[in-house]
Order: sequence, then structure tokens, then C-alpha cells
Amino acid sequence: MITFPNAKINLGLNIVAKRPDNYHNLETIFYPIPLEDALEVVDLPGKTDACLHISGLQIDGEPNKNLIIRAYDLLKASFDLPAVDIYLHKVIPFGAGLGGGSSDAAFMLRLLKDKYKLPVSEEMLLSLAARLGADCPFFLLNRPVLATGIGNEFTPVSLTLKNYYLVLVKPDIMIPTAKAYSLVKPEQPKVPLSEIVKKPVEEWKNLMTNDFEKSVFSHYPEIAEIKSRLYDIGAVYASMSGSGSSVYGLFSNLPELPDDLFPGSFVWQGECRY
Ligand SMILES: C[C@@](CO)(OP(=O)(O)O)[C@H](O)COP(=O)(O)OP(=O)(O)OC[C@H]1O[C@@H](n2ccc(N)nc2=O)[C@H](O)[C@@H]1O
Ligand SMILES: Nc1ncnc2c1ncn2[C@@H]1O[C@H](COP(=O)(O)OP(=O)(O)O)[C@@H](O)[C@H]1O
Repeated sequence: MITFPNAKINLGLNIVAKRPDNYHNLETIFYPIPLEDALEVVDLPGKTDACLHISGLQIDGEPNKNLIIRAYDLLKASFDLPAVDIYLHKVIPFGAGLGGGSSDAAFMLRLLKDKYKLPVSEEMLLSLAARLGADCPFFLLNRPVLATGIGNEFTPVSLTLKNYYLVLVKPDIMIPTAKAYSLVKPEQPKVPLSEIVKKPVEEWKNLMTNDFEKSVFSHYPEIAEIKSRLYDIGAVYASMSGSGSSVYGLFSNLPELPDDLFPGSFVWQGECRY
């Protein structure tokens, strides 16, 4: 069985408060984008464990700590799962604010539930996903939502970007999420994101912010430079996604990108689907 975990971008991100458990309450809009990994699971008779094979981008860290293996282990603790070969073709850059690892994990949970017809409710799947990462449950819903709490309480948003194109730029910089949070001073937003998002996209530039940008841009001016280049070539709205380092621009028309505009960066263009 094969599935295609997709990335997300954050439309606005306000870090509202630090919690006693050291996590942060935030408000953000998760918006799925069609930049995808490929994830396949094949039965491995006669063996006892799961074995992960990765092609494409090589992920740092030990394979057995990969979120896909952690998702398998979580279900295996409660259900009689066979040993499997897992093939991941990694396309979504990591340390990028695109949620690629969380998406792989959420899609793995659903794939195993479907492939082995496990009696797992949607609620149970969401709570397992929450154990794998704060933004992991979102990928089980996988449609635009306003997320609050630590990023796992969802409210529907009526939002359409269907006429827009996306340009996504990921420089060769990895930003660990925990480090990014530690550099931000939480603050209540003056205008709630749920209000800003009702306004036309043309007005977002002066209203919608990502609270990670200030500290990340001061450490890495080259990331701020990417954002201003996206505006220079006609973006209606541009922002860093999540804790970075990727930056996206929303465009009314797909722009021509000169080859040397973002040297050394991964660049992806696609359509908005929602
Ligand atoms: C910042 C966001 C915004 O969408 O995404 P990314 O930029 O990573 O994609 C998310 O909050 C990232 O969620 P996720 O990457 O799942 O975080 P986790 O693995 O659960 O946590 C990694 C670390 O980030 C910090 N953390 C995470 C979420 C949160 N609401 N408050 C936090 O303080 C904690 O220090 C935690 O130890
Ligand atoms: N399937 C996976 N895909 C990508 N990264 C993974 C995966 N499993 C575990 N990881 C780990 O998660 C880290 C990326 O996490 P994070 O920085 O939160 O991502 P992002 O900000 O891109 O959402 C990687 O450096 C890697 O060590």
C-alpha cells in the first residue's frame, strides 16, 4: 500500500503564551500544500520488526528514531502488526517549517489502520498522533484549519486561495523547532488571526505575521532576503513557514523565476488546492 504525505505551510503564526510544560500556546492557520513524499508499506513475512528504507533526501538522525518507525511502534504496542518493509522517498525538506516528518507519521498511522483494518477510531488516531508531535494530528485532517492550543485544537476556517500559486524557497539552513521557540517572547496578538484571514489576501501583508520571523531573520538575514525577493517578483503575500527556514510567496500568476534568483536553495512551485 502506498500513500503520499504532503507538506503544510503556516498562514500567520502568533505565539501567545509559554505553558508550564514548556510548550507554547499558539494560533496559526495550517494550510496543506501538494509537495509530497511517497510512503509504501510491504509485508515482510518471517521477520519480527519494521525496516525503513529511505531514498531521496537523506534525513539526519537514527533511522529507528524516525517518526515513521515511532508511529509503527505506537500501533504495534496495541495491535498484532506483522513485520514490514517501509519505503520512504523523501522530497519534503526538513528543518523547514513544512511539517514533513509529522506528515509522514500521521500518514503512516492511517496507512497501517487501513491496510490491517485496525479497529482504531478517528479520536484514538488523533491522540496517537499527538504523542508523535504537536503538529502531527493536523495531517489526519489535512484541510485548512485554525489551530490553537499547542497546535492540536482545530476550528474550521473559510478560506480560499484556489486562484493563487505558491513559490516555496528552502535555503540550505536547518532550524530546530525547539531552538526557534526558545528565542521568541510570547505575546497576545492585537488582532486575532481568525479576523485577519477574512480580509482579502492583498491586505495580509500589513496584518498577518509569523512571530518566529523576528529572531530567525536577525540570526539569518539571508532568509529575510528571500522574503523580500518574493515580494520583488510580485508576491501578493510572503512569509516564513512555521519555525523556518522555508519561505513562501502567494502569487496571482505563476512567476518566471530566473535561475540565479535563489542560489543554493530548494525551490518548488505549485497550485493552491484549497
Ligand atoms: C513550529 C510549528 C508550527 O506549525 O511547526 P514547524 O515549524 O516545526 O513545522 C509547530 O508548532 C511545531 O510542531 P512539531 O514540530 O510537531 O513540534 P514537536 O515535535 O511536538 O516539539 C518540538 C519542540 O518544539 C517546542 N514546541 C512545539 C510546539 C509548541 N506548540 N510549543 C513548543 O514549545 C517544544 O520545545 C518541543 O520540544
Ligand atoms: N520522516 C521524517 N521526515 C523528516 N524528518 C524526520 C522524520 N522523522 C524524524 N525526523 C526528524 O525531525 C527533524 C525535523 O523536524 P522539524 O525541524 O520539526 O521539521 P519541520 O520544521 O520541517 O517540520 C529532522 O531533522 C529529523 O531528525
